[in-house]
Amino acid sequence: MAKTKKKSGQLGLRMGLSDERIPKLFGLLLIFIAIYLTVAFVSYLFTWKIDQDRVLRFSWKLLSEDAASVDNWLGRLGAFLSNFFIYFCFGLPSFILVYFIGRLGLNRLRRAPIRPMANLFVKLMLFTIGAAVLLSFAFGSLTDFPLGGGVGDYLVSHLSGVLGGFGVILLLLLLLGLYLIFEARIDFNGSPLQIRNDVVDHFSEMLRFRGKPRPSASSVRTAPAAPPESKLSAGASRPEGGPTRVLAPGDRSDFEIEGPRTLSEQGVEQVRGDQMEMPLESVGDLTLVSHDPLAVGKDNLTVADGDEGIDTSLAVTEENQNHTEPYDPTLDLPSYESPHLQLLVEFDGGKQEVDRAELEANKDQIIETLLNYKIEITKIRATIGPTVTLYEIVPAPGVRISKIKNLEDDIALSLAALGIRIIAPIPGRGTIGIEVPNKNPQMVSMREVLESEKFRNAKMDLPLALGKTIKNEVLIADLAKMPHLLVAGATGQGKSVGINSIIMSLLYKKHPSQVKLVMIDPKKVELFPYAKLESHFLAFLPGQTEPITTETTKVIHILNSLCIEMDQRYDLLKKAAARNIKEYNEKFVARRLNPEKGHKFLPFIVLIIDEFADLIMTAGKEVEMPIARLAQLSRAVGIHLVIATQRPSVNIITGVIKANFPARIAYKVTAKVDSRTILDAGGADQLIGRGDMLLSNGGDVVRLQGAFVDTPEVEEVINFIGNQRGYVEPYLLPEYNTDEEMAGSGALSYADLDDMFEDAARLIITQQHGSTSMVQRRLKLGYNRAGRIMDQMEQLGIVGPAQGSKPREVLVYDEMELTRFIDDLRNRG
Ligand SMILES: Nc1ncnc2c1ncn2[C@@H]1O[C@H](COP(=O)(O)OP(=O)(O)OP(=O)(O)O)[C@@H](O)[C@H]1O
Repeated sequence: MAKTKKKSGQLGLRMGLSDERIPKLFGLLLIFIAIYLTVAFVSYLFTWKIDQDRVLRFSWKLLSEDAASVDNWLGRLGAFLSNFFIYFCFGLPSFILVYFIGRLGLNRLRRAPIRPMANLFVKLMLFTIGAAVLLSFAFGSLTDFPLGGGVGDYLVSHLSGVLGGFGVILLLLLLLGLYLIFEARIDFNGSPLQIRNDVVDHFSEMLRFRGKPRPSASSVRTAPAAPPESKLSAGASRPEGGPTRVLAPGDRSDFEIEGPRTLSEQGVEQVRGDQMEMPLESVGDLTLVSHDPLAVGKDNLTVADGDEGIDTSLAVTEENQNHTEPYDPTLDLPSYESPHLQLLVEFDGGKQEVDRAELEANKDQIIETLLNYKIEITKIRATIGPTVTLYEIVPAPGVRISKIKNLEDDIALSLAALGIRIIAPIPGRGTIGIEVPNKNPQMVSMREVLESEKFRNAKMDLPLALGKTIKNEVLIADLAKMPHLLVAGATGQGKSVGINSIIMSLLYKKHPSQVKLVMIDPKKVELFPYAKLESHFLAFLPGQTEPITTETTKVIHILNSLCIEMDQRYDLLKKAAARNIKEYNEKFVARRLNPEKGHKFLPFIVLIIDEFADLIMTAGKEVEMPIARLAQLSRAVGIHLVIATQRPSVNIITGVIKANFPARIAYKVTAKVDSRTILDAGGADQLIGRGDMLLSNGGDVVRLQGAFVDTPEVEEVINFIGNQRGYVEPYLLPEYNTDEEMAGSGALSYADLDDMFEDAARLIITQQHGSTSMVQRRLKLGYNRAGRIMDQMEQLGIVGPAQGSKPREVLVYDEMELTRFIDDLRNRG
């Protein structure tokens, strides 16, 4: 019993000081007072003469004097209060104060910011006094009614004594002029009619309650009202010409809210947003295309240039006549089944609600803050994203965006919430964006982005489902076009989850024959579960026991091996007269390239380095240089890099790395300088963590909520793939031996080579015929010398081992490769 009592007390009556119902109660009380005073004042207009004697005689004792009856509709209190305000204080302008009390009541009821009310109070007080003086001065002598009240009469009698009657008029005009210049900021350049309209607009705006704007005289005349949809629509920019209404805190008319989720205004209003249009032109998969589109030759690539000895007829001549069907690389592993979505957890994120009161409060705070900096705005629109809401505002004409940009830090400080980011201007829009975190952020699950139509229909080479934009649009980026990705952010902000979501996207979309992953994980803990994919999706060095590379020396091997792979792929492309991997594979699929001549279907290779800071710290240039070389050149041959670090400092993300990674993802960082290091711009320091990120691609910055995939889900997917039959032979990268290893194993140096070595090698390669007798004959060498040269070629991997009477296999395809080979040897000394 006692328990029940306590419970009902908690639910119904107990209110702490921070209880949100207190301001509402206060608001209601003020509204009641305003209504009471209005009725009392109106009654005073009719009953003042009858009541005044009694009120003046009894003064405040009137309230307790039962015998004294009054005619005021609201009794003795009504008579007393109305006499006090109208007779003793401000006369008719007392109604202005009642208006203020009513508006304050509404403000409290809606729990809007209180500060603008103080501003309004000062203005209205000045007006009340000014109007009282004006009424007393102009009409005081015409009637007994206290038009300007005691204050008006007192000031007029004193002022006219000092300034004279005409002086009082001039003083009033001066005060009005000062107000119009400093507060209303009327532009006196316009026609008298326009000035009048602006003044009318200003005052009607100031006195307006929240709600639909009253059509002002000028707006009716100058422009037909725009349909609601056109207000700040996607392409809206700053209004041109015509008087514009500046918003004040509490205005709701020009506040558009857009979002896919159900909004609730404290249980009163339910709004469901429509499917959204794209907000920022820069958002979307297609615009993530690299700003540096591949142009062979432009990238200093030595391919597809007729002058360099390409036999363009080769592809035709080599047509494989035995097959009429196109080549299908997936048939190498025909039973392979892509992972299904049920392996991932289905989060029920769609039902989360955003409180409309939260939106209104943020909006009012923004308007108020900007007004404090004398920045007026005419429209505001909220777009609710998964974790943040974007308030897109249109500044009033004449407000320079640079001013807002300069005040960015101050404004962010005034708004004071964690994670405010200001985008001034939103590129291509002329509007300003202010992103404010939602109180209840919504998780974006990996499953929902992979399930999305956009991902399922994506026809990209390497589609990455990164997350959702502020518009709740799934963002799919093509790594092949980025063409490399740098991922950075402080520890614990979502980087590892992000890397997993990148890998998951590829595993869900691609067949093992189409993409190979080279994984480097110096921390040893992040990527190790993927080792299970070694005979499906991984590529590594021959003889490597662990398919995921963790040791720095091995990393150097892998990177250099990838450089060799890149060179070999360029050679293949060149032989096939293909400009890039796509063209090459198309030719191969169309069976226009002969596998017996070394041609093969080329899978994309994605190199993933989770934490390259340690590598750069320990190996420096040895790591940085091959990464830079790959990043510069590997795009055309389908090798792409994703490198991540939690140490976004300039000695890790060096100029060389940055120059070659136009696409970057920044998770939350602790300092603005880190954000600059990653993105060349601030902003990442304002993120809120947990997968909140900025994606920058050559200048465009898009804020995303990263897709979340948990470790158990990742393991499920890995097991699903890993338990299937894989390739008999994993995808092996070319061997790479460092100088020391070569020297240690007694490898040849350039000085050891026979003087005729180069000529002999060139001959063998141009003829693609590894015969010692041919070298002997054509170069006029003795048998022993020719044999020694042949052995040297074998040692260097130019020809295969002797095969009895048959010529040796030639392992180098063309002279260019040979030149590079010999140059390398010469450089090593
Ligand atoms: N996209 C996301 N959505 C929701 N929560 C996330 C998301 N990404 C990360 N988180 C939360 O943040 C935590 C840390 O993420 P994560 O491990 O990816 O950070 P990290 O930057 O890789 O940290 P470290 O550098 O220490 O490995 C996760 O355990 C998860 O709770």
